[in-house]
Amino acid sequence: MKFAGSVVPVIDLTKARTGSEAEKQQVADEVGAAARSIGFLVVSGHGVPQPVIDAATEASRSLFDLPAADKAKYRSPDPAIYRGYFGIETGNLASTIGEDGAKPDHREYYNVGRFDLDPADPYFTTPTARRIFQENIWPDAHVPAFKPAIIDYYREMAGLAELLMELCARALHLPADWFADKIDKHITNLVVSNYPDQPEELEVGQLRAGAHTDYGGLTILKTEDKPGGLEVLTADGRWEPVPIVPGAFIINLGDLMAQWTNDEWVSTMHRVVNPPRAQGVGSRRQSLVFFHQPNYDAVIECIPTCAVGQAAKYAPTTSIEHLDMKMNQMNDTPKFKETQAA
Ligand SMILES: O=C(O)CCC(=O)C(=O)O
Ligand SMILES: [Fe+2]
Repeated sequence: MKFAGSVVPVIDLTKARTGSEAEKQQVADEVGAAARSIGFLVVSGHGVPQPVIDAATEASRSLFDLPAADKAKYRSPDPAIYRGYFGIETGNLASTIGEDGAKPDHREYYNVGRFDLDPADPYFTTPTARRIFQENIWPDAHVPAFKPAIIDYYREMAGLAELLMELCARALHLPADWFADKIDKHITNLVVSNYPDQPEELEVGQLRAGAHTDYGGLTILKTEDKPGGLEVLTADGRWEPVPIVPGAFIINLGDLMAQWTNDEWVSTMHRVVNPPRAQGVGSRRQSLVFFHQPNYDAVIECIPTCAVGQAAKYAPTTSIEHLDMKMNQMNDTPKFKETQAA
């Protein structure tokens, strides 16, 4: 199904969860077609309970409603620790695609990583693991509902990501569990973002979120229909809005999926634009973004069923190597350095 004239299809996952093998393959083929053409899809019938989505949305809103001085209490104590609150303009997404002179993003966000590690598993105690799996920072003193709501939401997203990765495997004519051992110890960040009202015009060239591709396997996004929203860059160079379907999630592929498939699938450029000037007030918009990122040591190299008879376009990398490179570019802003030094 297409959403009235949109380049992004809406795909019902009900049969992928409960159907026969043939029905699962049918849904997988729809996912594959979207992955190949635009790298974005909207999924309904995903099985995530609406109360879990609502609770995470409301707790996040309460968090961003706090006075700036309270939010600052939940900043990370160390620039190398990607946890907790990051203020307006601390990130610069456009610089992750090498755009020189790009302006920092007009948004604030809060990052949560995994919380359910098995201390008996040596994977979680290597030096790399210790760097990645930092303790989360929870705003319990101000928004006690945040931690339980976000943990529930994170768990639901991890389950949905597994289903989507299984569909990706089927779409690529691989065994359904082909990705399983590459994502079973994933290093996903859940980033809750708030794009405030814009009573004043921003600087020329500054956006809510600059153009970029996502860094991981795939992203699951829950956002709101507000003036100034998400746009994707089509293959012929047009920026198109992504439809907001109530209760559905937006999925987009990240760089690792493009590298795995030798660019048969696209990690599509996208951005969040500013509201039209007359609608700057009342345009506040909030997103919950689950950046599904494979196990840190997952090797990302061309999948055997892709690029048959062609040379591989990318040198092999690992999940963490690619993520580290992008995060360093993202945080290369004066405000990031200033607040982290404070
Ligand atoms: O808020 C959105 O709609 C998308 C944000 C985004 O692309 C990102 O955080 O990577
Ligand atoms: Fe993104």
